[in-house]
Amino acid sequence: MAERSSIELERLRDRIDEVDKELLSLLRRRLDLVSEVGVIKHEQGLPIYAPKREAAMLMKRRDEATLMGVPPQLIEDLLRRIMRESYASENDVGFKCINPDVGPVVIVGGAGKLGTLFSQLFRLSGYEVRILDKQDWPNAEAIFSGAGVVVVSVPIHDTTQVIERLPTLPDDCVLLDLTSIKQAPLAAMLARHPGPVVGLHPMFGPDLASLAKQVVVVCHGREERKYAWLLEQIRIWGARLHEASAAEHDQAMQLVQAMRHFTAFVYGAHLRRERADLDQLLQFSSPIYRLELAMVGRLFAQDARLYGDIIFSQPDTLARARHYLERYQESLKLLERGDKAEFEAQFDEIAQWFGDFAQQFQSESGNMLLSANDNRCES
Ligand SMILES: O=C(O)C(=O)C[C@]1(C(=O)O)C=C[C@@H](O)C=C1
Repeated sequence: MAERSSIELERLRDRIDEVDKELLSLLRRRLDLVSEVGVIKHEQGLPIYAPKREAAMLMKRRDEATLMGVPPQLIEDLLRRIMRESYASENDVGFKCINPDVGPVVIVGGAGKLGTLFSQLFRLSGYEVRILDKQDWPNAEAIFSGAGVVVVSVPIHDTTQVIERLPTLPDDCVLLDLTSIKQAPLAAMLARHPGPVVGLHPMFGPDLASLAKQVVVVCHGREERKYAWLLEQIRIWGARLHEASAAEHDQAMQLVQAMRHFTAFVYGAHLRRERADLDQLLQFSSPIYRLELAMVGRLFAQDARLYGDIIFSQPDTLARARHYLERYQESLKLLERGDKAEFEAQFDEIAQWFGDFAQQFQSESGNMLLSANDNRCES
């Protein structure tokens, strides 16, 4: 009996292998079709990311899946993952050049990670790109001559100084920066260059295969119509533009970036002080705890100076961190008093304040947790 079942099992596994191989050929066919789409998009200057097409396609596939007895979320998950490859493959084809007559694009700090990503995107779109890194200042005049765009992509603490050091640029040259704070760099650029100026903050790290679905914050400076083409170019790269004033941006960033990174820093410091055995914690961890450890731990895989800059360059971060400490201390008092009833009452109030977002976050994180679990494997 045992022998019969193991033979049966092997046969079934062989058939599963066949189905998986068919999936592979289907994926190959789909990737080829997507490459052809990429060529047309390149010619016509269409954005890589087509949200309406994606939404319509996913809805149809979900309905079809339901009729076929396939869980609709399964096909949606698969297609979303597959489309991530589409973005990367359409990137490789290159992009339509929206402003072929503009002069060279000079990237100050172009040898850094973000500078490299942007220089690739400009080159893939047919622009002449010149890089100016620390050692190139003696040749600055030649490098900036005739520049159509100057992109400042240097560490936050150097940004203002570098902007002040720029030579006189051609009148119509677009000056922009990619720093994660916006007020000070924007003011410095407006003071340095009388022509078109815009502040951008790409809300992503530099290790991306594509800008599809990523957000770029745009803080307008001066003469928007002269850099409208550039914003269109960034849309073609797949990014979503979010306009905000520099002050609005910096305020939001205190909560989104500075406080989050600072909190992660403190949590990391606490784990270290408690001599937490990370290996053991991972053995015990549920997907959510693993994800939390990953979000904290990934901070320490990166550059201390970058995060130091983000946290220390915003004067209000100190006040925000103090407020956070007050909340922590208030909550600690509940613990000291053993006041579980008050904890629950406050919990309900906070839940009410989150409103529908609480549900939305629960379902979004549910998907993330499931995929965190999928990626787990026995070591
Ligand atoms: O249909 C398109 O426009 C594509 O680029 C193809 C595709 C896909 O892989 O199906 C990829 C990216 C778009 O956001 C939408 C769909």
